[in-house]
Amino acid sequence: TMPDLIQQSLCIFGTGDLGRSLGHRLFQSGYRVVYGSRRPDSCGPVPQGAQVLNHAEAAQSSRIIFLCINREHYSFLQALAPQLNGKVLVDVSNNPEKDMFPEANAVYLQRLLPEAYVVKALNTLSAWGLQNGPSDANRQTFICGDSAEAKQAVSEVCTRLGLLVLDRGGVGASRELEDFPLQLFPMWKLPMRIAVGLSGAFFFYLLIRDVIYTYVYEGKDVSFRILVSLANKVFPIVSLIMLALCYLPGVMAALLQLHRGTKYRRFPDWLDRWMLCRKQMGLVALALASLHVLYTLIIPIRYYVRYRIGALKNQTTEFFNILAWRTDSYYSMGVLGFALFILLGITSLPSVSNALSWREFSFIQSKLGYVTLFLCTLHGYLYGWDKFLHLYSYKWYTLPGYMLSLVVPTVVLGLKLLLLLPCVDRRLTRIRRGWEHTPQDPSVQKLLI
Ligand SMILES: NC(=O)C1=CN([C@@H]2O[C@H](COP(=O)(O)OP(=O)(O)OC[C@H]3O[C@@H](n4cnc5c(N)ncnc54)[C@H](OP(=O)(O)O)[C@@H]3O)[C@@H](O)[C@H]2O)C=CC1
Ligand SMILES: [Cu+2]
Repeated sequence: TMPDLIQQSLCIFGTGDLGRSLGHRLFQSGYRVVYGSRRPDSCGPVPQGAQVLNHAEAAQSSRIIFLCINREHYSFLQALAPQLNGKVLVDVSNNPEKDMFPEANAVYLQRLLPEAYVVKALNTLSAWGLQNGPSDANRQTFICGDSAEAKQAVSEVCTRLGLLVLDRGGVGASRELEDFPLQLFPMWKLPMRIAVGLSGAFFFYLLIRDVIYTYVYEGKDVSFRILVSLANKVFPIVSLIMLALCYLPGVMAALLQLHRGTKYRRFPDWLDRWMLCRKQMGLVALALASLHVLYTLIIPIRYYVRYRIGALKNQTTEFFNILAWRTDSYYSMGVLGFALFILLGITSLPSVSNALSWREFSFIQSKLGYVTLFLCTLHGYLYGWDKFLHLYSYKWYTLPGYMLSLVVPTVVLGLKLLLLLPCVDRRLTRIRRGWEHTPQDPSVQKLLI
């Protein structure tokens, strides 16, 4: 029943942005809020019904005290030690930059007040989010601290606020928690860098081959091709390479396990990091593939293309059956590949993947993923058809872009085929179920003991 809850009061130090929003939410959740402030009589507006006292008095009102104060000012708390000993101090602070201070804020606070129970929580929320009700990113909070009982008390309050509490362990984890809000799309960094790097490299490569070469040898200015023709080469090339890069780490991990003969050993860090951003890598590749589709759809309305069609109007040309087959086959592979690619993208969205069982998810992401890669690679090969036989393909002895884009996907598909060989597959299954390992390996023995 409610009465005991209404009686429970919580204390907040600091009447700034976060202090006010937090107090507002606590009040809405049925708590009595008492603020501790340097200037209890002249502080800014606080939620109605809240009391504002000086720090020492306010501290008496509650066992839990939320410190909505910047870390730089924590030192004044030392003088309040007699009032704060034995209290649960909730550190919500963040720093504007990484590694500004030698120790984490919560660790520093615990050092200032060794007799208090420091709990790190709520720092990944924003004052704005607290005030405006929960959105997805504001629905969970990480929490850490050395006292299980203090953490429990803070967790109860957080749960009442409608937050999902994720325990991260002792106060030593606070550095990690304080770094969270400073991250900007951490998982997207590597894929975006790869996309930008590859796009830039292929753009200049194709600029030299298509535009500069034509200018040097034929004296013709075809620089207008940069905007559509060149873009419609760069995007599919980078997209196909990145799609293959989604599946390369998985294949490499399997090969590594086969080579080591055990799964009880960590992968190198770079492989771990690569595996963790596969989803983002795939979504960037999907975005580029979509651009390729759009650029292809506008081809018929381009002035240059209409001009060429008009110029050919009065010539009667022969119908080549083989050419019809060639174009239709690579278009159809492209359409099917793109459709599956979209399916992969949709099932990687959290709301969709949460509705799938692990088995369904891995079926789509792995089996259908390889089919997608296969279709898109085939699309590339069919686009080339027999062009590799013609000398004009190799301007200045350089390969056309699409040929370069086929290297990584071909390697990945080849290695995957190798892994599908029954004998290899059987051995990998045994290793992954933990039935097989090399006992003389010291790191395995350590794990088994
Ligand atoms: N704003 C946000 O969205 C979030 C903030 N945080 C963290 O919460 C803490 C507070 O942030 P925020 O509310 O935005 O900051 P504000 O600057 O708005 O408020 C800080 C409050 O601290 C008190 N204060 C200021 N100087 C001193 C001092 N020398 N000695 C004692 N108390 C002082 C003041 O309260 P008074 O005048 O009543 O004494 C002041 O209102 C920070 O550590 C921040 O990292 C964490 C997550 C989100
Ligand atoms: Cu294509």
